[in-house]
Amino acid sequence: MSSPWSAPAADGPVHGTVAVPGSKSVTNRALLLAALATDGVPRTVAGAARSRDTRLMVDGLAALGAGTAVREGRDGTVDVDLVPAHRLRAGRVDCGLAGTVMRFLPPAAALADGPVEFDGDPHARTRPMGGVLEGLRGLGVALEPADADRLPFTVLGRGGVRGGSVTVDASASSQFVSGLLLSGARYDDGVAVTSSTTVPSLPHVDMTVTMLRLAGVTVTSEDGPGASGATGGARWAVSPGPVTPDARFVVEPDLSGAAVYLAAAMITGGRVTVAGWPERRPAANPERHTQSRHDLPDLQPLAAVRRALEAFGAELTEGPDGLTVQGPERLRGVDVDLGEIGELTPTVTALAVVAGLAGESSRLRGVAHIRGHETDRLAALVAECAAIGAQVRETEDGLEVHPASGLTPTRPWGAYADHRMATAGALLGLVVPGLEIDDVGATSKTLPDFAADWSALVRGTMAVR
Ligand SMILES: O=C(O)C1=C[C@@H](OP(=O)(O)O)[C@@H](O)[C@H](O)C1
Ligand SMILES: C=C(OP(=O)(O)O)C(=O)O
Repeated sequence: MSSPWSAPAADGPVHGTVAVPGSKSVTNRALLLAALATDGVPRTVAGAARSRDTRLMVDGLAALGAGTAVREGRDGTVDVDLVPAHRLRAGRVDCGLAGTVMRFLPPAAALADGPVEFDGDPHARTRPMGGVLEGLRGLGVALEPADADRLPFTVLGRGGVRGGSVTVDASASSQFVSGLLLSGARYDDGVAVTSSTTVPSLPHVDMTVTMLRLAGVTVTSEDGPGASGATGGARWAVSPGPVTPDARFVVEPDLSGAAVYLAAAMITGGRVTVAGWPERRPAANPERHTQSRHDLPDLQPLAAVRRALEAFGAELTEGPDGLTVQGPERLRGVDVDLGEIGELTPTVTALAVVAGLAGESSRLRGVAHIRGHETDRLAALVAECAAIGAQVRETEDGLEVHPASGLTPTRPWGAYADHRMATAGALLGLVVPGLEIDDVGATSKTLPDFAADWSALVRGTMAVR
């Protein structure tokens, strides 16, 4: 843990342009698909975040037999060169605290020639894994212990997977579905996954489907009986066949990281632009794929993020300079369902707490599952907000934020090893002078340069790299 970090307070509206590293979700899917490519041709994933979650995925893929080399890229990002693993090998994977590693690599490890051991950080051992492990057992994969439902466990690879149809409870994480789909084209019969329950973060499953299609894989999806497949019964099927992602895949900036910088403008009535949006979206070669990139939906859930931020009164625009937000004079209270974008809850809570200073109440719904994120985020947000005098109450599926007359730090804001708790503390530090974050180093999970970039933006000395 790093020593406490003094979050800079804003002495006026925050204005500036920032460069945000590549999306960890897009990066880690692109890395895995490159490693699973069936033609043996090397690939490059460019613009990846130089972050802990990227590193853990690269190291995990190397442990499974992929060739990997990491080079400095543009704007503080890295470019990763990968040589696909034709045969995956036995080994050991450290998942750290990365959901994408602990949920995406066991289905790949099932293809290995021998046992692959998985473990991670102490808190990773409490994160839900049931859906993905249940799914693997249903596809004929043996695990040790046989009834494993948490880290640590071993996947007993046998050089191939039969595959087929499984029904999983993915109420705790959309990553259970994504993980099973991502390796499915390499299973003998492919894979079909039906969800028995509501799946949170559905745009992340859409991201999986889109990226598989960009890699030449045939995927079908059917909504469940409820609206937009959000209730149980949704089904995704991946056909067995070649995996052939483009030779060079360029990762777009991380939208959830970007949202923190946009929120700085919203809290202070300023204006912030996230550069490189959307120009750095992946360019597919339309001749190789049945659909061109431009016929496919956004990889990241911009529409849902836009709705959440605009509910506070902000104005978002996309232009040649990037993604820009103009903060309102005063934040409105909101009543928002964050089920599609649960990872934004700490950021949205910070915004709601600031709206509370202007007498506004807010309700954040649809995020019961974030109790299983890097930490129990609902409990952590309630505890840390209480310590500065904010009125935040936990509900069954989210938070209520009530008006508060003033905020004062009584102790350092706790990050709980969670990047998004740390950035939520930095946001509140804009209006709570003297607020310290106990472990700003937690931001290295996705935003390795956060402390320096944030200070430069708030102090008005930010230069786009
Ligand atoms: O697939 C992914 O890349 C992610 C899916 C979501 O997970 P949950 O469905 O567990 O919320 C999201 O919150 C996480 O940050 C990244
Ligand atoms: C939930 C998150 O991450 P993970 O991929 O580890 O689940 C997150 O980044 O907010």
